Amino acid sequence: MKLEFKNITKQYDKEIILNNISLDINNVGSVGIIGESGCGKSTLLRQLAGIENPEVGDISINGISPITKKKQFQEKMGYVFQKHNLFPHLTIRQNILLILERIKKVDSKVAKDTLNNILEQLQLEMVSDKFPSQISGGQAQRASIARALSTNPALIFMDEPTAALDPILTKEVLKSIIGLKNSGIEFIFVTHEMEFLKQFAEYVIFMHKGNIIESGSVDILNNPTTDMLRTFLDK
Ligand SMILES: Nc1ncnc2c1ncn2[C@@H]1O[C@H](COP(=O)(O)OP(=O)(O)OP(=O)(O)O)[C@@H](O)[C@H]1O
Repeated sequence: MKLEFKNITKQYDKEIILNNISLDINNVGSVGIIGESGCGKSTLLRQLAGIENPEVGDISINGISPITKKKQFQEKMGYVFQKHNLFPHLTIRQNILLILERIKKVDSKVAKDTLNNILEQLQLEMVSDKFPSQISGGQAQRASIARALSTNPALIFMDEPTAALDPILTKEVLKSIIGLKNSGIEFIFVTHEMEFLKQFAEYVIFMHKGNIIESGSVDILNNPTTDMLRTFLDK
């Protein structure tokens, strides 16, 4: 992907959360954002994903701005967050079909074929007629990933998709995500799972108190150049 952002500043209640940060990278695969709790990772992800706008700054991902071309931008992206955001009154199948038929306006035969492929890819066939409250947290999170896939995105934004899961379900979800990456989708994601980060990211952004302290290929995890990143990794 090509990811550029310049002078992003974001405040909440007059507190500066992102402090004039910039980056310009090209031809990197998936990008992982790491740092202490509260350093601004999710806030950065929300600005990059077009969910919020920064007070100051420009952003462009693969040549499109999430600020000035929001609709066009979001149509091409997928989103997976800490807690699943499935509609509770719809089955898993209906949750995905809704996106395919109503939002993407795919005809119903194509929608059903696409749906079946996605359910198979994420091993959700067995629970497809259940409601979100009737399935496990890991299955619900996989269903959110399935829903994100239904827009056929080249890029998925992901904010700690396993934060609410136990270790076994975490493994299950991470395995599914790795499968997607192998099929060519790229990710910009926030994680606390260092092993997953090492396996999954090609590029790492390390943040501290609203600043980018260090960024580069995953090798920076083996050879940090700042004490801050070294200390963070030693924890
Ligand atoms: N909508 C909001 N309104 C006010 N303050 C917010 C809002 N969202 C985040 N913050 C504050 O911004 C700071 C950064 O939050 P953010 O969620 O980006 O951190 P994070 O690095 O993702 O943390 P974590 O790893 O714990 O998820 C925190 O102090 C948080 O309380």
